[in-house]
Amino acid sequence: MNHDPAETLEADYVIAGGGSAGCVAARRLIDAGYSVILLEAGGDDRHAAVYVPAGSAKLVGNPQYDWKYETEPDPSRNGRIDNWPSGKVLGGSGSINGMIYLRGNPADYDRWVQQGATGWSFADVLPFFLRSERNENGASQYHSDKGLLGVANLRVTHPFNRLFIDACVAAGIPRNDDFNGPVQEGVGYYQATQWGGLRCSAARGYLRPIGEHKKLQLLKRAFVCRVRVRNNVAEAVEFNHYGVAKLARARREVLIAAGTIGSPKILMLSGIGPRAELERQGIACVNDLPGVGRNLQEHPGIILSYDVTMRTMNVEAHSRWRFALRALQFALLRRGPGTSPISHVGVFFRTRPGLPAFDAQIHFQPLGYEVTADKVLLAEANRVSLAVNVSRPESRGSIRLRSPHPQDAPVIDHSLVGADADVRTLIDGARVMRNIFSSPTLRDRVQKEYLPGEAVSTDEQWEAYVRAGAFAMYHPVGTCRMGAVDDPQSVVDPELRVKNIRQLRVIDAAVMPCLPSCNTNGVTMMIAERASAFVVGTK
Ligand SMILES: Cc1cc2nc3c(=O)[nH]c(=O)nc-3n(C[C@H](O)[C@H](O)[C@H](O)COP(=O)(O)OP(=O)(O)OC[C@H]3O[C@@H](n4cnc5c(N)ncnc54)[C@H](O)[C@@H]3O)c2cc1C
Repeated sequence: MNHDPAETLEADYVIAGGGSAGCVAARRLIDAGYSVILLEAGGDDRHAAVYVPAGSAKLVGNPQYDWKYETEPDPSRNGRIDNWPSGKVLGGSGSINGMIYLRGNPADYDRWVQQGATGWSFADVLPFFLRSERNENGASQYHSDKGLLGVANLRVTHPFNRLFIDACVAAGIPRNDDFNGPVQEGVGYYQATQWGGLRCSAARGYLRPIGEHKKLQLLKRAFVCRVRVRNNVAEAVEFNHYGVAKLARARREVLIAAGTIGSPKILMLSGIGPRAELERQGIACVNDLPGVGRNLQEHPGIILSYDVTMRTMNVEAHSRWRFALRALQFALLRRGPGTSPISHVGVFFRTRPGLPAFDAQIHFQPLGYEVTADKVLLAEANRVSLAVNVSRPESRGSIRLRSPHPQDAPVIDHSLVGADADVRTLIDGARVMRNIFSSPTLRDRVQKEYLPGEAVSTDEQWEAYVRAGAFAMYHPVGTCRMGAVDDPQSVVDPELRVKNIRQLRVIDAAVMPCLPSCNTNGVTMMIAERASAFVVGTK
């Protein structure tokens, strides 16, 4: 397509996607003295729903902030079709996410190295976690207080949190006051990507402080269609801005940061991907890379919930005067339920004795839901909930093009619990939690198990519950995976350069070879910190 020269922009670097990774890279390249064009399909992030942590309930499923990707029917879950949320707003998924801050443990990064990500051991990546982190608990061997990503302790408490922690400890799970310290296993409070009681996304932490910088051309509502590649060099990005076709030329490099679903789609639309698939869509293949869109991974989870004898946060939210009091507390002190991230207490635990390492994670919340066929509402009853999820799932899926038209959403094909091992881990993990809820510390506080309910007890019944109710924890990764250049399934090399193409990198969650055993925002921002260092040559 020919573009009107009046609609052509130019900068040293063009970044496609202004999410967690894109905002980090834009700031770091500007700090290094380069000019940057940042293209984001979503709109502005400066809304209370984004920055008031409790507002996140209004973001997921809201097309103003969420791409609302729809999956194909999942054969491993009775043909279920899901909506996968993904941030469509400056700050990306980091502007709509649950704010839990984690980074995994050395074994996660050993697995990356084993899969060809040379130079990505924990010792290699820790400095980049530290470069990003501004932890309110101060600096140490494992933490920094000088970065741009605010990381803070919870400003909300609930007595059931403490009881749940005590019950886990009584069951033999070690107490852990810092999941991002020397050991990840155990039970304790999460820290949140917040600062001053407000969400700290990459947009707020990295871009807001530099305001309208002369080196930054930030275009919102700029929908990237493809990368223009000539003679194996990425020259420019074609995008649509309020209905006008425009071009952004990169003097040095194009960086793709459209996320695990968006980045492989942009590569394929640019002719980079599995040849047969591109040709089926009538797209000329400029670089046959079979791994593009493959290796999709997600953390599968199931919910357990219990009706309890103490007032829980969902019931408080239904009371008008209590709600008003809490709103005042938030307005005056930036404390209380208004600052609540999605979960308060985490557990990293072994679902069976004899396992060499923990294999499951818990997100515990002192509030509960009413789940109907088409809605999830805050329950009227006093209820607590926990999601059990597999830490290192074996199930794999893929992203493919639906059509050659950029505006069409991609095909997301994932058997979320396709691997028997993942089903086993969910069942065993749920049984461990059920035992904890019937232990002496908690049993007097619990009225009944609401989900799945006592009727579920045999292996077959648990498996049926998993297949009917398992959901994605919103941590998709792996669709442009990094690895050795001679590995036919790798898409980018360990410096995140797209194979066989010059001046083109992918720098977001899509490059992870496999899921770390944790939530993925902090890890993605570490990757973008590292990518920026590769780009400016300081490594
Ligand atoms: C609901 C939810 C809850 C989560 N909770 C947590 C949590 O508590 N803790 C945690 O660690 N992780 C969490 N995650 C995951 C975490 O937020 C993501 O792993 C991380 O944000 C991924 O960063 P990214 O840069 O790869 O993608 P994103 O942050 O999604 O950024 C991609 C950006 O590219 C833009 N884009 C896509 N396509 C185009 C296009 N064609 N043109 C222009 N722009 C485009 C998008 O609009 C978006 O802004 C959650 C995710 C979700 C969705």
